[in-house]
Amino acid sequence: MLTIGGSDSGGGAGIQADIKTFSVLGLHGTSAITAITAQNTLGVQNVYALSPEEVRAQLESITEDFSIAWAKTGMLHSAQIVDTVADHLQANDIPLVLDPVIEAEAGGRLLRPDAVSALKERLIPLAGVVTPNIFEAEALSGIRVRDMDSAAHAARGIMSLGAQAVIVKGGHLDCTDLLMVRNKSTLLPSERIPGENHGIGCTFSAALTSFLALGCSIENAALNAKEFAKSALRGSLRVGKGVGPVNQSAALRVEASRYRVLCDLEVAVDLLENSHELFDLMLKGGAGPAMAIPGARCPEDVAALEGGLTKIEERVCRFGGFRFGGRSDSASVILAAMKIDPLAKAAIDLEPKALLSCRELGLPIIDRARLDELAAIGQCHLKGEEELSEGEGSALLPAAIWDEGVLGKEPRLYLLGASASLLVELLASLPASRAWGILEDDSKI
Ligand SMILES: Cc1ncc(COP(=O)(O)O)c(N)n1
Repeated sequence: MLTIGGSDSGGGAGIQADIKTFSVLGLHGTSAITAITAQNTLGVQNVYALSPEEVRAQLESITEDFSIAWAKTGMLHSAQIVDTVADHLQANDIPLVLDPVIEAEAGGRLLRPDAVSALKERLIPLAGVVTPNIFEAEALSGIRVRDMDSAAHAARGIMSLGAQAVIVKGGHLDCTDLLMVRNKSTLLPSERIPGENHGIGCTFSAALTSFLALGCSIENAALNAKEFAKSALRGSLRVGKGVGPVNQSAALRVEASRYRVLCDLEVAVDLLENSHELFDLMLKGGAGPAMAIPGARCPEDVAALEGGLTKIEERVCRFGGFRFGGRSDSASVILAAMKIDPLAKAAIDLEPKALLSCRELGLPIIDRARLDELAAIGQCHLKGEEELSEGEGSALLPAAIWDEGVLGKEPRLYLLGASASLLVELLASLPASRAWGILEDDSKI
């Protein structure tokens, strides 16, 4: 992979964002720097352009040694650099994603006004895909972009300059992107993701370039790049005093946390299967422990046993393997609890008799319906992943959720915990005398 663009001293955008993206997606990134920006999360303080010769020398060193699958351009600074880059890409027949960077999100001009026409005349005709935001689409097409109709109009204008495809990014509208290939336009809608967004445009175009290099169609590359950019936005880090940079490695961290969840569940179920003391507390035909990744938002982020736990003779036995995305009740309890307290990532369903022991331990017991009410008004996940898994104490844990059941679903108690294995430890600490006893007086509930 090759990125041709500016260096961002703050490490959020430009070639720094591009190389991090290539690397997370398993590709080797090379770079030809066009300008050095003195930049941070507050804005661009200064720009020091390299000469066209210095840019050409980097490009020649790269193509002499590496076979470049795809290139992308970002900040090109001047008409002379645009010409140098166009000459080199054309001579070496390198497919191109052109991110027509004109201004930094936090303010600061990155392309000289006279270089816009060089971009249109020299580089757009070489581009496989051009990825303007609405302001860049306006500058390239001369069409005001305020909605999807005008975005399509502008995209057609950019296509008429010779680009094979255009993606007008709708982050400054309702987050719907417009993809135009030949004469066909496709809308790629998205929810708005809260997060700091310095470097999102660079990250999107670098991911798009990567997915094209990996062999995706333009439609799939665009969809995958959008998901990648969204996860980088969700995982953005609060560093610096201004607009924090997006976090390209967030996608990897999410995948790694899925593995950690499976390992923790394995430990927990193993303990349950081998513990005769806990047998009485386990619900007959219950779901067993379930656990979510940090920042979980949907059932696909929660893992549990496919067939739950069953009692056979004097033993608890698992049924099936662990799976993310089961729609167990435990998963919905966890997702609701995490809206109140992001640390409440695990739950296990127990026999109603566990209620007395929980009371004796002094655990707060929340009614299931109340949990859902609290979740509806609860705190949202606005923090980065790092803060979710570490940091301040828990707002909810340890706690139990009482579910009185409905016809066909027996009453049960959910114990909530930070992890499945910690839950089993908590279970083992419940006062045994009460836990083992039969709950005689229902009115105590
Ligand atoms: C060197 C360089 N290249 C590109 C951008 C655009 O990124 P953003 O729009 O997120 O500021 C930037 N700020 N700096």
